[in-house]
Amino acid sequence: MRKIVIAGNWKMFKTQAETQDFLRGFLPHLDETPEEREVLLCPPFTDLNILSQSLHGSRVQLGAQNVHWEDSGAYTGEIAAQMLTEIGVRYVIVGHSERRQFFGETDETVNLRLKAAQKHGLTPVLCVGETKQQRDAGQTESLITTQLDKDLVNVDQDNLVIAYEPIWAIGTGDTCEAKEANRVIGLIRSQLKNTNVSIQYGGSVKPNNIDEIMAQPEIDGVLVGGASLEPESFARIVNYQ
Ligand SMILES: O=C(CO)COP(=O)(O)O
Repeated sequence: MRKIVIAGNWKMFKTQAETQDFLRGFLPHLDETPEEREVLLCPPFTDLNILSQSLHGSRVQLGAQNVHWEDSGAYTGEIAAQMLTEIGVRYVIVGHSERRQFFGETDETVNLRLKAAQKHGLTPVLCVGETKQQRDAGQTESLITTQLDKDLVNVDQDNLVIAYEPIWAIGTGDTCEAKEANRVIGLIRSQLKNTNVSIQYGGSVKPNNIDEIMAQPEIDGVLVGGASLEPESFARIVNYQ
């Protein structure tokens, strides 16, 4: 059985005080959430500790937005896996397009980060997806195949989540049609050794499109940016029909 994972990627949003406000509005809605759905929050590093304490005993899992491949060292601005696991982090986003685009992340460093996360028992959420230009040039399939080939070298597919995030759909309100997301996710699945990997869709997921997205047979969850910042809208997404 493939696990359903509904994740919020808070990116560079929310102070600790704002995080506590969010929880007050969000947590009561989880009473309605079916048991089998994994609910995951991936906040900035500075919110992880407070979330870890506040979520103790709740069903919400914690994820980070990055992890370095070394266990420790002179890597200013980076974070080590053990620093995350020590405070109860279970997942980590790796290879988000914003990291690839703005911070020089390559398929090679993505691969190193994936392996380091797994070595320490974290479940990586690997993000893949094409730009608008690549889509218009008919390169979606080849780009994704290349990303998967390079990123997944020696990566354990039994402890992995993948997120298909078409870059043109991120933060634009321009959601990929649910059927098209389903098609590309099917294609990703066909290239995996373990076809039971949970594969999410990400890119302008909102309360008004979540039901259609989650009705697609290949889609096992969502990675939500903007709409995960507001308790009511993320609750509606987590409690999709
Ligand atoms: O990048 C995303 C999640 O990782 C998607 O962001 P939006 O939901 O804001 O489009």
